[in-house]
Amino acid sequence: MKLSIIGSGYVGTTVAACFAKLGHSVTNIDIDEEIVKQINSGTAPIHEPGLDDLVAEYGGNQLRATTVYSAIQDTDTTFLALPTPSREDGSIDTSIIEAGARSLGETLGTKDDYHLVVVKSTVIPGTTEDVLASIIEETSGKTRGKHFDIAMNPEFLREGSAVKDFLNPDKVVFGAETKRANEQLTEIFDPLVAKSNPAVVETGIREAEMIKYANNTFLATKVSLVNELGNICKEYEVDAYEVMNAIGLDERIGERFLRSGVGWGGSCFPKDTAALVSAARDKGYEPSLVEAAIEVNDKQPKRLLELLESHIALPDKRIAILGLAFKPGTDDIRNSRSIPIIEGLQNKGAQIVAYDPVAAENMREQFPNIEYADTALMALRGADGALVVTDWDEFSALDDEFEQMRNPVVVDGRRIITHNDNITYDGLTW
Ligand SMILES: NC(=O)C1=CN([C@@H]2O[C@H](COP(=O)(O)OP(=O)(O)OC[C@H]3O[C@@H](n4cnc5c(N)ncnc54)[C@H](O)[C@@H]3O)[C@@H](O)[C@H]2O)C=CC1
Ligand SMILES: O=C(O)[C@H]1O[C@H](OP(=O)(O)OP(=O)(O)OC[C@H]2O[C@@H](n3ccc(=O)[nH]c3=O)[C@H](O)[C@@H]2O)[C@H](O)[C@@H](O)[C@@H]1O
Repeated sequence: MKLSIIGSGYVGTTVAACFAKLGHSVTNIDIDEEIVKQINSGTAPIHEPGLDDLVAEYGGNQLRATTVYSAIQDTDTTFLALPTPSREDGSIDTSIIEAGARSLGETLGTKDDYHLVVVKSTVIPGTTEDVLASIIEETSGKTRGKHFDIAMNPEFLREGSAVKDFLNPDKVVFGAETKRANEQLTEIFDPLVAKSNPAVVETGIREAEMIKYANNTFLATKVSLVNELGNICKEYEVDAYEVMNAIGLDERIGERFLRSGVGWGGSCFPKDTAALVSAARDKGYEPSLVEAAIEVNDKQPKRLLELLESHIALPDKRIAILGLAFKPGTDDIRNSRSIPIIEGLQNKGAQIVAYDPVAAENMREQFPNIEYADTALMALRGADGALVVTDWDEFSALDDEFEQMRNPVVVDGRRIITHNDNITYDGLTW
């Protein structure tokens, strides 16, 4: 089928490249000319394992990119994969996706045949129908349910494994209000369903919107609970990882997402939990458990710094930060736990030398004045303390390198460092 995808970021590019691999003809629409150029020349605009290969294979042919919205007219379905960030008060900011819907509506106004619009972005229940569909009707002059349909298809991929996740999902969710929309979505996803056999959830638009928030909030709260349990374990000198491995054997709990540490970051858990809290309060409901999950998460970086301070006084000390990305496998630093850690160290007067295998350039834009090392060893050499913030595999292989520190104090926020008699090791979990 002929698909267009508005927004060519982490989701839009991944989904587009995977749909191209699945046999569809795909056009990415993005306002960023650099991204468009990269895709057309066969280069992925973001770091994501496997994405480079797909864009190299399909970019410029079955996968094209453009800044021109009218390219949508030559497609049957448009996915909206635009950002839905947080406002200052945590509530969802729909201005970017509203702008995208407006441009989409304007171009659909002169399209002759039926079109399906699919919201891929994460949006609070009611946004697709009450906000986006209305904008498209107004700007196109067309009637929803007749000339076009709107559907909601939340995305569950994780950064760092986005291609693999998209091509092998546990479930796909179709939130649709007409048979035609549901059938078209089914046809688009047919090659994926045939290949990886996920559960197919056919539901209403509001339910689809809420499934996404429930999914993310459940996982974020699970990690916060694990962090709280890990903190209590540490007080009692109990090995939290042994405890979690054991409780994970209970199928009702499940073995995944039980890694305690410095907390969750990224572009979605923080913003989606905040948006859900705000949306619940709008309706007069106080979501105290979700608020507590956020509070526990906010405290973990502070706990890491306190641990470091229990070993050394920070003013003027050279502190190595290992890991800047919010998780391994990505160059994304949005809401990374490394950000409050950098700020906390700066406030205490420490000198920072940071290393990350792929995210340093992104962090440099936000913190141009800290030192960036080219390797973990270079960051550690001469340092008075080290903090492990991201669980990159290469950090768990570090050993003698710590001995190059001036004062080998290592505080592990991810429980990945192998203990070594020559270093003073401490960690968030015992
Ligand atoms: N990042 C992730 O892992 C996941 C994100 N989501 C959701 O997907 C949505 C998109 O997120 P990301 O891909 O992370 O965003 P992103 O920030 O990586 O990419 C958004 C892209 O949209 C482009 N853009 C902005 N305004 C535009 C406009 N008017 N027209 C065309 N392009 C425009 C930007 O240039 C950028 O390339 C969000 O709602 C997010 O919550 C859902 C699942 C996973
Ligand atoms: O909506 C989204 O954007 C996505 O958000 C998360 O994916 P992502 O943020 O890319 O990465 P995760 O693997 O979920 O990790 C999120 C954060 O939790 C932390 N985490 C995760 C698991 C764990 O056991 N412990 C832990 O601290 C990670 O370090 C990371 O900072 C969800 O897992 C995806 O299903 C969802 O599509």
